[in-house]
Amino acid sequence: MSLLNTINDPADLRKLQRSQLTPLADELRAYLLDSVSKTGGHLSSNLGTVELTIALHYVFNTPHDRIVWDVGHQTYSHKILTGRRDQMPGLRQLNGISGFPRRVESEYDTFGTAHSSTSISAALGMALGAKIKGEQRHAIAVIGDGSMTAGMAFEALNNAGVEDDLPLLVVLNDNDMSISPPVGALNRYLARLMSGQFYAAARNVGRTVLPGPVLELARKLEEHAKGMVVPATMFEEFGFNYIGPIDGHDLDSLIPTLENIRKLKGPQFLHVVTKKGQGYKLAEADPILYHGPGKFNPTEGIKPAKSTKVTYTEVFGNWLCDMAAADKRLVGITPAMREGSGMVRFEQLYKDRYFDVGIAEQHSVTFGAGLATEGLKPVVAIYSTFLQRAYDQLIHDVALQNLDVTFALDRAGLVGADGATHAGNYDMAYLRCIPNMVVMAPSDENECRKMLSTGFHFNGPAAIRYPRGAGVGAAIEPALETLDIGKGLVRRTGKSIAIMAFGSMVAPSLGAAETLNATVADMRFVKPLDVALVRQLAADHDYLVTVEEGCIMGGAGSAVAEALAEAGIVKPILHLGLPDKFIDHGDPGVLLASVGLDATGIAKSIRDRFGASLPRLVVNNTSAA
Ligand SMILES: Cc1ncc(C[n+]2csc(CCOP(=O)(O)OP(=O)(O)O)c2C)c(N)n1
Ligand SMILES: CC(=O)[C@@H](O)[C@H](O)COP(=O)(O)O
Ligand SMILES: [Mg+2]
Repeated sequence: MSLLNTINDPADLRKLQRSQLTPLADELRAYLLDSVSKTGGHLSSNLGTVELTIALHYVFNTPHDRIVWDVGHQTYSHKILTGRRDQMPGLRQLNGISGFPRRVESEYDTFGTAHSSTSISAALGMALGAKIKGEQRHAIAVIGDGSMTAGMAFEALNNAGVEDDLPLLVVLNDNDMSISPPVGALNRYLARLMSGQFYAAARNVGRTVLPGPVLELARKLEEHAKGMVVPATMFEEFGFNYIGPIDGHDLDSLIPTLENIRKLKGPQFLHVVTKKGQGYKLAEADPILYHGPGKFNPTEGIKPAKSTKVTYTEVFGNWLCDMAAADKRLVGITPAMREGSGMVRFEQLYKDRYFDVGIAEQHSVTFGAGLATEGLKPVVAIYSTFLQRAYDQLIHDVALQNLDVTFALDRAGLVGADGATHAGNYDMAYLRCIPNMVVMAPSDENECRKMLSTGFHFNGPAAIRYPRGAGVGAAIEPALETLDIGKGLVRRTGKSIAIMAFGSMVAPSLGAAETLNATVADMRFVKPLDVALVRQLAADHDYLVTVEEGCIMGGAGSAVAEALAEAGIVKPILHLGLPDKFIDHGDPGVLLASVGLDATGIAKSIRDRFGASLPRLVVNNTSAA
């Protein structure tokens, strides 16, 4: 009989006997593998947190007690146990449930996450909120070892550690992995804690918290350690009661430990050790490959994709290696996104010039600034959405000092399955208002390579923003050529309507222009804008259109409008781009079409705005004439 079928919410789970939980975990794990193999998703992390999820919902009275999942990419078991099992086939797909916790999705999703390292702050806020309201509840932050490296996690520990009577629990899920192997001193420290694990247990709360067999071992070690000075853990120095490490796959350790912790007062820190990919041999062997796969056959495992088109990420990765060979001053920086940013080969070839700084976006930018002051030429490879984290560093540390840092912004625009949290919709707006910045958006792979070289050779801060996935299939010239800064290019000459397109919107604009006989300019530079080209197009056309895969408000189209206003030019102008709302997960092509950013949608918007007043302008348009 299926145990999983009997669980509609955690109240059902709490009715099970302890002895039923291990078979439940096995069933849940098998279900996860089957389900994620059909939808794609964050497999490795989810396989690693099956027991922890069961134990937390079993011991704590959720949703009254609050669990905040850091990143939230490991919440599939949580979703399944909190009534969303039937919705798993729609995971990360249009109109389906999100791959991350969302408050609108369930009362058990106490806090929306996806960008890492927010959980301790949020849980602390919840715990203090409950205290202020006079409510008795626990707040629990579950955070991975990778996410623990971010400054924000430490800011929260620093704040929480002095709240002596607060029922706050931080669970550190230590699987010794970020997406790629973890980096830095914290990782070394956690490894040290692991090796001296029972000293910590003996020294601290062994008597009160640890269950029988673990306690027995702890006692023996305590005996052995008598007379030795055992240092407090870093987490104790922060004011937490440190417990662990314990085996995060062993329900017989997890459940009694959590039950004991529930009775304790003050900030608690439980260190659990898990394995990423647990229970699925292929993922255990290669947790990076199975971190966030697409659909695959679980029996055969993931097969190499047969793509003919190069991705922008690959264009960047190849350029980085080529430019590093040409210029010894190049150094590459990633905040924990080696694979996603295309830096695997660079690391292999240029180990000494490769820096994975961990999940530390703010630091990555200022670290780049520091390197630049010494005459090095840092390239910070960072997803558009994650650069949001480092906005002040970008302004205060890089741009204000006009330092020579190149930003390779991957995942610009809509990203698909990860949805609104990961969409890079704002970079054009938030970068173009910063003095000294050069901001570029390539329309194809070859232009991307040239822009990377242009940004690299520009003696100041420059950003190149390119989308997730494959380009348009353009041939890539191997040379490391640069472009003229601030110069756009007319790609098609038509009549009356001029479309000024940015980056990924050039291709669909060219498609739209065919039906409208419009002129299309590949503007190339969001900043400095090709003002001369804007003026020329305004002089030669009756109607102006701007198109960008970024927020309309304050974006590249706004730059065009400002340039026109500056020149005193008044012309009908239509701004197309991403609307003032968050766009959920789904197939990127479908999402773009849903906001009118495919060729058909662009043409339709132009007809809707200008076609009725001047139908003679619209050729090949059967509907509007
Ligand atoms: C601010 C931020 N930077 C980068 C990422 C991308 N990212 C998602 S999961 C992950 C690794 C997290 O490691 P850990 O917290 O240990 O969880 P695990 O994947 O090991 O379960 C990274 C770098 C992110 N989600 N948020
Ligand atoms: C959870 C997270 O932030 C990453 O794992 C992200 O999902 C990766 O996205 P890409 O697949 O675009 O690299
Ligand atoms: Mg981890």
